[in-house]
Amino acid sequence: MLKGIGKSHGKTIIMGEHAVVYGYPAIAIPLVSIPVIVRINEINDQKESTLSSKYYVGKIHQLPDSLSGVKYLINLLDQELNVEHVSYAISIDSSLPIERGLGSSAAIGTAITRAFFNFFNNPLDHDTLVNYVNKSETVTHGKASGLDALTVISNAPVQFSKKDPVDYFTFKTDGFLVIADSGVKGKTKETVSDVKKMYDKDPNEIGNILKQLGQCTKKTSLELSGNRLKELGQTFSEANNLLSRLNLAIPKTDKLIESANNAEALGSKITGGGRGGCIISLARNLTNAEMIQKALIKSGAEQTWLQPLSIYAEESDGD
Ligand SMILES: C[C@@](O)(CCO)CC(=O)[O-]
Repeated sequence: MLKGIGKSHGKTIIMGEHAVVYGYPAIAIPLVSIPVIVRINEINDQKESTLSSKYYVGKIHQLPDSLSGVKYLINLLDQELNVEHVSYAISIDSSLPIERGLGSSAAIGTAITRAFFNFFNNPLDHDTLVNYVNKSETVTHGKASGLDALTVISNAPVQFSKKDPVDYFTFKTDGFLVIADSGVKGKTKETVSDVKKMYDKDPNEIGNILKQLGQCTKKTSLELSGNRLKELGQTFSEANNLLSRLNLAIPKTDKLIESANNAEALGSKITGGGRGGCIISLARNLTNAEMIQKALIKSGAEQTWLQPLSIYAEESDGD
């Protein structure tokens, strides 16, 4: 009986979301502490292939529209790899909340692709993997920049722009990120499309905001390399103001940001698609991070995570 396994993890965009869609740079870090594991087991070939996950249990051909990217990806991988038409049961084990800007769809796509190649005993190179994940991301989110796919595949922070080669870079800082889930689903497809509408209506004003977000990424890169956390916190706040001007804030994320900043965060911002989803706060050290975490929970965060900024020291692109 064939068996396959594939793993991945979440991501958080530190700087440059939305601007990255317009060619500006963005920086994202992998959330290796929030894993996604996909297992595939061969089943009796008289039976239809199935999928079980937190959000759906049943036949693959009946997967709901909310999982259209997953359905598309499984069908594509099946067509290309399953020459002997074996039946299988796929199980998805993920601690990542969906539609919260933490890369859940890209992480699930990555783990599924890896599990299929493992199941059929085929080698999988990095570019092929990225290609599959981006195809399923396009079905889920519309035209994506590709940043999410690259970060959930990587073990190192990623600096990405459509124009330049991907930069997997490392830095040494004492800082921590506190990530808080607002509990409100963010719809990346919708927010990306709304920003586009705003841009088409007023290319000067919106183009200028996107440009400033790109400049925030450049500053972030230097501040991370120089361990200049106080300045980095200010850049977080500056980016949050710019993202709010793109209509990506909601009262709940504003409330979380305010309570984190009152608990001595160096700065806080929306992360990912926005209008719901998660916020990130920059903390000086672990003690400060724990203080911020408590304040966020008190203000109604559905879930929180702590992440040292420099955990991925020497590793690079891990496929
Ligand atoms: C909003 C966005 O910049 C990040 C979504 O996680 C969209 C993208 O990069 O495709």
